[in-house]
Amino acid sequence: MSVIIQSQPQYPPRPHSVVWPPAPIETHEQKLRRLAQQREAFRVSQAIDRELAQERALLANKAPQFSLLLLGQAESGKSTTLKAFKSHFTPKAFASELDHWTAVIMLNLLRSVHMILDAMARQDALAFHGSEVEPHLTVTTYIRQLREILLPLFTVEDTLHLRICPDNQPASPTVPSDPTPPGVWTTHRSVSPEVLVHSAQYYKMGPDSAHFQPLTATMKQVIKESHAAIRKYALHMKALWKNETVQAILKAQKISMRELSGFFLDDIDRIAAESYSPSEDDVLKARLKTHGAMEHRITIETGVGSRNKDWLIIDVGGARKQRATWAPFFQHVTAIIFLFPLSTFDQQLEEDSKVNRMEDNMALWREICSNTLLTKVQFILFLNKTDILKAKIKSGTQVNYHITTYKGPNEYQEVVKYVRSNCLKIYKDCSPRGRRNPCSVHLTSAIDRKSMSHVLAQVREHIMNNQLANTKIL
Ligand SMILES: Nc1nc2c(ncn2[C@@H]2O[C@H](COP(=O)(O)OP(=O)(O)OP(=O)(O)O)[C@@H](O)[C@H]2O)c(=O)[nH]1
Ligand SMILES: [Mg+2]
Repeated sequence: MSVIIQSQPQYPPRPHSVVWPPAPIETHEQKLRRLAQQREAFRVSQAIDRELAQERALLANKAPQFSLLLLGQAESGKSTTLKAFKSHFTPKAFASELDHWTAVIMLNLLRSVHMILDAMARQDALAFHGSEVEPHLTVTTYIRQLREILLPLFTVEDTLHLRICPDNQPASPTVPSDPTPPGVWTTHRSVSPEVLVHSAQYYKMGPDSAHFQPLTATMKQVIKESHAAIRKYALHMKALWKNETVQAILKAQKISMRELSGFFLDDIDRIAAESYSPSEDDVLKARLKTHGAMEHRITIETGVGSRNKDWLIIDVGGARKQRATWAPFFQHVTAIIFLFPLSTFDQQLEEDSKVNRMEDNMALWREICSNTLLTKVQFILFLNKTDILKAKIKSGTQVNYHITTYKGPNEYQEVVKYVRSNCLKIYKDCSPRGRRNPCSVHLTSAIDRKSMSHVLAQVREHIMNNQLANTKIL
């Protein structure tokens, strides 16, 4: 009589179960062998099940008590907030990460140099194509010479770029695509692409994902060679950055280098020093665009007691195409920190130059506030980049020129009040029925470690207390 394996209750129907149908005509020996194989398969299957159950129990024990999702548009400061969180709550682990940022910081610096040279090329092209250029905005022979000297840095930029983000194209083509008119520089491209990191690159994945992968020998070598090049050209980079004509041309082209992400042009001497090692402030300023979602499990080193120490922080990419990766986390997080960069009122989205970044922030905030999956989640709003907003207002940029609905005076406090009240109104009007948690608002400058320590300590207290209160209500 044939044995139908599926009918035996001790064999659960799992995809990886080994199921042998009986041979059509079976001798007695074949039957004994088959039954022996089935017993062995069953034993192996049970052992695997036991192992899986143990792993699950282990993970359940390790499951973080709190999970925090960082949301906001690209360059709003999510990854910087994560770094500030690590700097405050896991200082030892964070200190061990600093050297991993050397390559990114060097690349950020080279990108800024490249942007300046691109701006000079555009200026030169203006004159070549017959536009009237004022004498103080004319590219000088000295700037041209500096550019010739600095050309090898493009190759260093490409090498670093490919090392940090191997999936990406080189930062600049080796051969210019257009024939260059005599007297006009080649523009390698209008703006060198941003440093982008895929979630699985650079960081470890898996349960212990809070820290960086160790640097490989090749990466160490690339860092060493790039640093040697930066040392070699430091004086020329500085001369370019400090040049009066360069400054005037940048101003005329409305490029404010200091307000751009990853600005290190004022730190060339320090970065070029032989003993350079990134400081915590350097790391907070470094720009590495996030791609995808990255879970960081963090065990808080500071404070007393062993409870409430395990946190899961999820950092996501904020560009429009990245936002589809957010939703899978909505049902499982304790709290959301939404980063709203206040300085964006005069900027357009990189993804869509027709959209004002402040308007995109508001629309995104409305969308997140009204999401029913987030009814029970705590909302924390960081009105970020306060330092840049202050600087812009001080330099005379008119907020109401860009945000026509703003009718107040061009003063920092008033602008903050306007954005804050709009955000809270949206939170109130768009919240799904059943939301009880109020939204807490903080004014932040995510690169300022001192003020961030204060804010993040408050945020941690707030999340824990709220969680406790919610548990009691339930
Ligand atoms: N001056 C200033 N710079 C900030 C502030 N917050 C963030 N930055 C800088 O802005 C840049 C972008 O910040 P990120 O944290 O990388 O932005 P993000 O939201 O993670 O961006 P994506 O990964 O593209 O979604 C970095 O160079 C930061 O150092 C701030 O409050 N003030
Ligand atoms: Mg990021």
